[in-house]
Amino acid sequence: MSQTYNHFNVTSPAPYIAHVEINRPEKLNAFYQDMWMEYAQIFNTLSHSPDVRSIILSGAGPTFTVGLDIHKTSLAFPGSDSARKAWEIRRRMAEFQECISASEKCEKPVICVLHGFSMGLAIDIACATDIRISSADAKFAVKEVDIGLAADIGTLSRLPKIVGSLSWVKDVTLSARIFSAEEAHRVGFVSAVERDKDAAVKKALEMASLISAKSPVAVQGTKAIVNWSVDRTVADGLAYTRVWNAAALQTGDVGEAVGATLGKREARFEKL
Ligand SMILES: CC/C=C\C=C\CC(=O)SCCNC(=O)CCNC(=O)[C@H](O)C(C)(C)COP(=O)(O)OP(=O)(O)OC[C@H]1O[C@@H](n2cnc3c(N)ncnc32)[C@H](O)[C@@H]1OP(=O)(O)O
Repeated sequence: MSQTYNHFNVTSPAPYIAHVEINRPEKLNAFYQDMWMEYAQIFNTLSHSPDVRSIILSGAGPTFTVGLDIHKTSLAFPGSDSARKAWEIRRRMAEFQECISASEKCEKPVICVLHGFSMGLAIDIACATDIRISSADAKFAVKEVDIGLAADIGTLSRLPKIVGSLSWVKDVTLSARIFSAEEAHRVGFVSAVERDKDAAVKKALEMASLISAKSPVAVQGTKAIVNWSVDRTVADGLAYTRVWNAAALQTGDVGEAVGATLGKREARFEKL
């Protein structure tokens, strides 16, 4: 896991855990195109690494990310007529959405630590992770309307499913108002609030350790089934789960997990 990236630090703080840190603190980790391309590359690589069972995502410095780099991102697109311009914009937006979706598509659970400012694209990114933990000082804003955009890289599609309240989602997306960690916790956007960034990273590490100690067949299957089921009916979800388990239940991990529980010992699972 010693690969070098231009705008990210990727380390392994403990066995089977990867820590991805957005590393552009002098610009409050603002994202431009090279960064979202690199972001996707990292999650695609970690997705298939047998040495990784859970992933932590955070930002270098005090801020998670202030979102889109509003200095370096141009919204002028090439094309000799409106149709060609529109085609190009659609293609680039698809690529951008695909890059940020890489953490959702990643086979391993991703725990996002939100600290300092999380604005605009930060919320898109956080929504495409599996578990969100925040520091008490965190400030959130779905900032797009403030820069004239409804352009969406995931928040408008995922946030309603995460928090379940359309009224609250419209409140924060239409106003772009800043909301606190306490509010984010109350509505269910984050599942825990810790004293500060260090405590939030520590909590994420504890969670990642818990997950990494479990059967990777069970953990990766659980993420895949929950993500598949969230957009479908219960009947479809049940059907998918039994087909998935027709393969997964044949794993030796079940015997190892049950044996470890009965023998009051730590389970050991093969790499996946
Ligand atoms: C195609 C569309 C797809 C996706 C769209 C996504 C939309 C979004 O992400 S909307 C959100 C965009 N972000 C912002 O609007 C935040 C703007 N920043 C601020 O309001 C402030 O920086 C602050 C967050 C309130 C923090 O203020 P402060 O603590 O005083 O720090 P600064 O001195 O302002 O910033 C330090 C340093 O960072 C640079 N910077 C901050 N934000 C951005 C940014 N969004 N893009 C690029 N650079 C940013 C700022 O310029 C400073 O750099 P210097 O070199 O020191 O000037």
